[in-house]
Amino acid sequence: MEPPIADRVPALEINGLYAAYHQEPVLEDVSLSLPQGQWTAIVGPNGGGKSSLLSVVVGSLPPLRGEVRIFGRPALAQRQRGRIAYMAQQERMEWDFPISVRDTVMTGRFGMMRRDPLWQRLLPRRWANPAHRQAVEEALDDVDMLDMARRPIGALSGGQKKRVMLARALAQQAPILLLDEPLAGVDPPSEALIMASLERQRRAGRTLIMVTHDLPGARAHADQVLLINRTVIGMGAPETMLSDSMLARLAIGVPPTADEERHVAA
Ligand SMILES: Nc1ncnc2c1ncn2[C@@H]1O[C@H](COP(=O)(O)OP(=O)(O)OP(=O)(O)O)[C@@H](O)[C@H]1O
Repeated sequence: MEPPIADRVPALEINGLYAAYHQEPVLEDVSLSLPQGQWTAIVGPNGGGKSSLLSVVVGSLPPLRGEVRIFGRPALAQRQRGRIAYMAQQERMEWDFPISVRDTVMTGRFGMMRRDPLWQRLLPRRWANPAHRQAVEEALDDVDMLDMARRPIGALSGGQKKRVMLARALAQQAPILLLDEPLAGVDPPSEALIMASLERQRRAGRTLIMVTHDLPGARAHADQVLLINRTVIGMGAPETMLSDSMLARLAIGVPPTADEERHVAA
């Protein structure tokens, strides 16, 4: 049995985080706290470290210093419990790999399959734990991709690939969804399907943490915006964080002083 999560514990908490690639700093003294059940948009310039921040949270970029807690507990244990699902940027994927849409989404369940008893893992697929198959079918349905489930992933359009990658994250049924630019390069019909799906996730009580360059979308959907340019420039309501003065601060990478912050909030 999973221990219950207290309502007030932040979904994600980061304290004094530093990270680098080959001694080149990418994140410096990042501290933040994101509440449960809310939609946070992460906004920042190209190369500002947004994807790297998500990489630290999912464990693919080890921090130099600092602490990451998920629902109040160390990140590693929470990742192993499947508390975080991740949709990576499209450019990081290998699209020529010969795999169907359905099997791609099934890979989202592999972490959970490892937790099945050994005898269940050895069963032929049609007798294996039906929860995995059901989660995959529901996720495909959620992004309207059931009809294309047997197609090879490489044969899809950019927008359809994004929907499959979202379905793979949804199939994990994790309480936190990390999404790296889920709308980049997406056609309007796929964008509408993705946003409708994300709204359903929020209504279901999931925590959404989404890197985006789409400022109108962040204003319309996010509960709060986190501004990142190597460090945290600001965090708060979309109308405050996406004001001209905060965006100017974001561009130069310098957080406002306490006085300026009071002025922006007023
Ligand atoms: N695997 C890597 N190895 C070396 N340097 C990297 C690696 N990944 C990212 N970087 C560098 O780290 C910096 C931050 O990159 P990151 O992708 O985190 O920024 P970002 O804010 O997500 O940018 P974008 O909006 O362009 O996606 C950039 O200078 C980038 O070149």
